[in-house]
Amino acid sequence: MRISVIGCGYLGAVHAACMAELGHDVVGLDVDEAKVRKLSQGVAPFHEPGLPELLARHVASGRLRFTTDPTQIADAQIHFIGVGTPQLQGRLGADMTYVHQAVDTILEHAVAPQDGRPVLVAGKSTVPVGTAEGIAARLAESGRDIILAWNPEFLREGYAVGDTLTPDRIVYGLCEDRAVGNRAKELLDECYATQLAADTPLILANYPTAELVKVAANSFLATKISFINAMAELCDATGGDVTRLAEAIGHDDRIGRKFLQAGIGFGGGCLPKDIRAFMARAGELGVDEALTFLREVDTINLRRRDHAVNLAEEAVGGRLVGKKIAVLGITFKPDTDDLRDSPALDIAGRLWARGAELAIVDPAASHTLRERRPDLNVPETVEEAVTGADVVMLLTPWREYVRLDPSSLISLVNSPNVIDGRNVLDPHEWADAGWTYYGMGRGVSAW
Ligand SMILES: NC(=O)C1=CN([C@@H]2O[C@H](COP(=O)(O)OP(=O)(O)OC[C@H]3O[C@@H](n4cnc5c(N)ncnc54)[C@H](O)[C@@H]3O)[C@@H](O)[C@H]2O)C=CC1
Ligand SMILES: O=C(O)[C@H]1O[C@H](OP(=O)(O)OP(=O)(O)OC[C@H]2O[C@@H](n3ccc(=O)[nH]c3=O)[C@H](O)[C@@H]2O)[C@H](O)[C@@H](O)[C@@H]1O
Repeated sequence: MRISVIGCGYLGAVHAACMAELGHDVVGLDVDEAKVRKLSQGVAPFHEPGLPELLARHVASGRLRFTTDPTQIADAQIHFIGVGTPQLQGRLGADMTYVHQAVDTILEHAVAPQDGRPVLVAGKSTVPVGTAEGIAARLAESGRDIILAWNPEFLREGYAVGDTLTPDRIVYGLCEDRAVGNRAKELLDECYATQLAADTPLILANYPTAELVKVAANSFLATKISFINAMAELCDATGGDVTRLAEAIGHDDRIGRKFLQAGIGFGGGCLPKDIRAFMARAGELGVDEALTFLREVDTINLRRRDHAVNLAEEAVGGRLVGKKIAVLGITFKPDTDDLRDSPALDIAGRLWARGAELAIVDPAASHTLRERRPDLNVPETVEEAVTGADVVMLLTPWREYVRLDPSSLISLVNSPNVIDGRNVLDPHEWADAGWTYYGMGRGVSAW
């Protein structure tokens, strides 16, 4: 099939490359010239495992193209919308400007195929419920045979290629008019034929349900993380160990082991802004009370960042002015270079604002950080970062940091204090090597 993907960021570039991998002819459109230049050379503009290989293969074969020229999308049978929906400045809601611009672009450039089938617009961006209805109305007003489906995306950064090629479910949000909905379904079925042949669960729903599925899933994940972080607060107050608690409750299948990692909380370009946009939309719909719990989820989450800063002060016995802190990991999670709403970056910023001298290392984001903040000390190695440190803070659980040897690092630091912001180090191993270990809801206990 001929496919266009509008918006080639973390979602769109991966979607475009994976659609080419499935055998489709794909053109990716973006307004960012630098990004398109890289993608056109078959080079990934951000860190995502598996993406460079797909880009190189399919750009070389000619099945995958990237452009800033909207006329190039004209003959696509499906136009996927993958542009950003960031949080509005100073408000909870989502900025929908880019989605509406993408629809304008499609209306201006899409050309109906000769085979009697419609042009399909498939929304993938995460949007406030009600958006699809509005876009469908705009498409209908155009008087052309352009129809809409909402096809939310559930990929995780760091696993984006696998999540796209073998998703755990596919959701089609379809028009209530069954004839229109069936025409959209037929095109999407052809697009996802490989996944459907592999028995990937397919959920058919109307537009609002499909939009809600996406924000409900992210809200549930955020709630799970804040729940375990609330338990971490209780553990801190009582001498409990939240990692044991999570393990024990997680054995109950109804609860499950995943997403119960307590620490400095969730960040990234999606969970925080999605729960806030969901609350804002509920307010507009007059049902804000249904989501007041998400306010608490957000508050608990942000409190983790305060807690990490307080722990650093506790470790140095007072003020942070002039204290050297080694920050290991600055991205919002491992296996990505994404710094959007990164808890680690936020915590580092607060430590810096309190006068600490920082040395920050990250396997994927050092380069970006040096570009953005040339005043910061961003050494190449962990050894350089921890040399002379009063506190070592592990804020992003990159594999290489989880495996660090406490015995060999201790000789480099000024004071052996380690704050394990993700509860991934072995407290006994670090304590035995001579460190004072600070976990998140995890005192060093005999058990
Ligand atoms: N990043 C992720 O893991 C996932 C993101 N999503 C959702 O997907 C959407 C995109 O997210 P990301 O890819 O992370 O954002 P991003 O910021 O990395 O990418 C958005 C891209 O859209 C481009 N763009 C903006 N306006 C445009 C226009 N008028 N025409 C063409 N391109 C335009 C930007 O230049 C940028 O490259 C958001 O709604 C997000 O919530 C959903 C699931 C996963
Ligand atoms: O809508 C989106 O963009 C995506 O948002 C999340 O994916 P992602 O943001 O890539 O990252 P997650 O793996 O969900 O992690 C989010 C944050 O929660 C934190 N986290 C995760 C799990 C956990 O147990 N504890 C915890 O603090 C991570 O460190 C990270 O900061 C969802 O997991 C995806 O399904 C969704 O498609």
